Amino acid sequence: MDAATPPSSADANTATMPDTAGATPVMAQYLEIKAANADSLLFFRMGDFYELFFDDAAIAAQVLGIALTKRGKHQGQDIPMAGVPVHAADDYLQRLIAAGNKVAVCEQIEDPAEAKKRGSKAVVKRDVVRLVTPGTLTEDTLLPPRASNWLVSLAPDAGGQTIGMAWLDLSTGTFRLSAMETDRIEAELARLAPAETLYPDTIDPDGPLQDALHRLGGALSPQPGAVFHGGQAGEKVARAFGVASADAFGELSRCELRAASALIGYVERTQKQAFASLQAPQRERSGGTMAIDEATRASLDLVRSRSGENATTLLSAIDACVTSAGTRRLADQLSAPLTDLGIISDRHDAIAWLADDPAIRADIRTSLRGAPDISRALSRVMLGRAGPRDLVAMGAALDQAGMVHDLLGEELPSLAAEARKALAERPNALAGRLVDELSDSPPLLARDGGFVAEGIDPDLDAARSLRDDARKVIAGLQSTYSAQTQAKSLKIKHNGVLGYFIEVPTLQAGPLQDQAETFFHRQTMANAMRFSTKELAELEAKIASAGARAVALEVARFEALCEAVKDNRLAIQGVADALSTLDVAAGLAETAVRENHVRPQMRDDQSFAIEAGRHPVVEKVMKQDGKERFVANDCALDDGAVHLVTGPNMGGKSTFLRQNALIAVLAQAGAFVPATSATIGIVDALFSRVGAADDLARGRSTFMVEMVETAAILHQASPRSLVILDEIGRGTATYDGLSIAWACVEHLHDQSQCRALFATHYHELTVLAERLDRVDNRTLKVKEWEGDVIFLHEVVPGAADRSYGLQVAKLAGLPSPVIARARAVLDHLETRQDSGERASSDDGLFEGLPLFSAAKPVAASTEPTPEQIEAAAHAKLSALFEGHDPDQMTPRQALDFVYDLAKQLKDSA
Ligand SMILES: Nc1ncnc2c1ncn2[C@@H]1O[C@H](COP(=O)(O)OP(=O)(O)OP(=O)(O)O)[C@@H](O)[C@H]1O
Repeated sequence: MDAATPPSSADANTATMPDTAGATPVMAQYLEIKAANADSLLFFRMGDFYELFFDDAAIAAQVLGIALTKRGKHQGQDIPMAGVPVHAADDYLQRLIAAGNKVAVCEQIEDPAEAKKRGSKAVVKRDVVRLVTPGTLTEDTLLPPRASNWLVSLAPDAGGQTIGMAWLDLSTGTFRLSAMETDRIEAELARLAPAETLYPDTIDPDGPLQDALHRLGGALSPQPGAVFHGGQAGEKVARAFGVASADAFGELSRCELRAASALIGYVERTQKQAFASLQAPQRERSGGTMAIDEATRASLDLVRSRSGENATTLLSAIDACVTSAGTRRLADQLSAPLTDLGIISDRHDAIAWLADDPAIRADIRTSLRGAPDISRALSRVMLGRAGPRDLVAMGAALDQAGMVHDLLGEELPSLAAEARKALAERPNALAGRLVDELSDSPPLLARDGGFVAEGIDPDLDAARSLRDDARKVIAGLQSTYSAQTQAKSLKIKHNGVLGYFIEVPTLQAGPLQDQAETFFHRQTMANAMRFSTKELAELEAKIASAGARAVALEVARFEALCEAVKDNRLAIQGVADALSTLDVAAGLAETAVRENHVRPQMRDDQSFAIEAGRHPVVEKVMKQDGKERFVANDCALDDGAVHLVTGPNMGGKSTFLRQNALIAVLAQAGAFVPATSATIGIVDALFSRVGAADDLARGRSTFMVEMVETAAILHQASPRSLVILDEIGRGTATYDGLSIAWACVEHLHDQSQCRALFATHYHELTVLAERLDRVDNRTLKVKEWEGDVIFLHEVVPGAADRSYGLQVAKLAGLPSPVIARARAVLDHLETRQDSGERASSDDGLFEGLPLFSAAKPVAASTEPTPEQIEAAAHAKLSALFEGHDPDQMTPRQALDFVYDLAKQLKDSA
């Protein structure tokens, strides 16, 4: 590979491996292991380094910015090599994974001394101990602390109608399952933003699934189709979770089982051990969450923002959690607002309780602050990847859990009562052992020793004092030998090669050389000589064996503690869940009090009545910037009302639209909402199209994207949905856009019958309010003052008569001659429109202006009345839709139809 080509594991995937003929024994071993892990970069352990060779070296050098060197030759060619030190490997791993690579970590699995026994040329045994992939990370250093890291597995059924989906966060053990119609998969993937997705390599490369996968990002790991076969899937899932039958988890469909079984197999393969999930799979009911498609998510910036700026997401505006696990749970809740009134109301009850009781809220938050992330520590224990710090953290967290438990009284809302129960069941004996047996500042790795507290194990204490006494004796020997030889600068030192040795400057070495029966020579340096003695060697052996014994005893104790943790995993996971539940509830209560959020009244109908609603993100940003106050606005969309929102540019239309969508999301995610009162009938699906961008990668213009998204909304919205549409049709010629917007409003009103907000600059649309009984007009108030416009940001009944575009352009800093000229053109156009006068070629000032010329044909006849526009639009649309029944179309046909529509529009423009 050319080192200049962009690095990725896909390149490694396709790299042709050199054959092993003529390779050195180590290189032959490397090539064999690499061939078995062709799709991963191979971290090949050599002493204190992981080395990468051939193409892998070039990729690593480019991604990590490390030196690309050479090491020997293979078949007459230099072997490219790059290396990373073992102690800093995590950092390098993280960067390689973030660049979309997988890494196979290959360790020396025997002591080099053992290998030597087989002959001087014998190669140390090595094997891959773990495959590190984006979806299977467990190290805190490699993971974002405040976001889940999903590994998703997709199993489409044979007919392509349904997809089974299983998803796992290996770092916490959360495992979920669902089956859904294929056209919902995109929304689900957008919700999870998977770190890695597994799917059969047999799926149609030009099909919609492949398309969605490529667009949504995250690592893609196609697997052989056989991995998803259903034959043994049920048994595999049952075995992995230690139950007799997978039915224990509910009636799972075949494709759910296939997805789960492929996911379990992948974890086993990458982790090189049997699957060990912490939590039984939870089945998510299809329709149990508010459907939010990818475009809606992108426009609302729920937990990720389009700009990548996390400060402007809904999550960051309301998150007051004090633990990372709490923030992760809150992010998951906001990503998947619920549709079940009971669960939503349980969440609201918990917030109400904590909002009303500042003392308990403060106490819980203080107790939780800084609580270690036990879910992730527990997961590392389960995967055999924990260190002493994980156990110490777990001990501390279980201790804190006790404190939190004691804060909770008897009279509790149901979520808090469940949390209290889980905390009461914390493994107290284990917590005591972890706190008592381990020291406070342990090393990262168990093999480094020094983490078991004193007084716990007499054998360990004895081994340690033997080791330490011998060290003291050695320290004493230095003065004895110095006196004995008159060598004032004599020192006893230690290094990895010689062990303990005596060092004297060459000029003082004479007496030691004279006493050769005591001081035997070991090494001559430039200015010094090194010696040893029998006594020193004996003490060293004593230290080594006592030290090794001490470490062995510590490691055994560590392993015993890990086993005890595993035995208590369900109780510990219960504690972790309880703590994060309380953190979320207390955090949301804190936000509710601080930011004046109220409990929404949830209904099983089509209500939507918000009084004095606010946009949580815009409000927060305005507060931070010390700007004027956010103006609260009502919104009443009960029973499928459609509000047409007109008003000036910059008036606050988009903000008003979005804030109502966000209020619905917050309410159903189980949070309080920024308003003085809110009554909301459960929203089954939220559609928002606010601001579009081109999708050049898919060859779609802004207008095309807008039409595709609008088509999806018109097809899918039900009477229980909430639809937010901003300036539909603006991206094309005025009359085409107006006609489309007009027909869309009619469709929403007549067919979808959903609650909808529709912002537009086509003021002509507002006459629809007279014809359609559930359509109403709202406008954003402005004041004009000395030719300038002042935005009041107040939503009031009525329609705007103009857009104040020139005033906004002036505010934006368009050069004054341009503004002056635009004003002249506008006045001229308006005068002509008002008087019904036809533009003439002798109109010197405006002749030749494309804008004006384009307006001529329209101005040629008298301005059409709204009724005429409506009739024309209706006729045009009827002709276009003839023979196309939206209810009978597949999504593909609908898409083709929209393309066709766009082409016709373009051709006729
Ligand atoms: N309710 C409000 N209270 C205070 N300021 C607001 C309010 N709504 C909007 N704003 C401010 O006005 C700015 C413009 O708002 P917004 O983008 O919603 O206007 P718009 O009517 O959609 O404009 P355009 O038609 O040009 O797209 C916001 O960035 C915000 O700073």
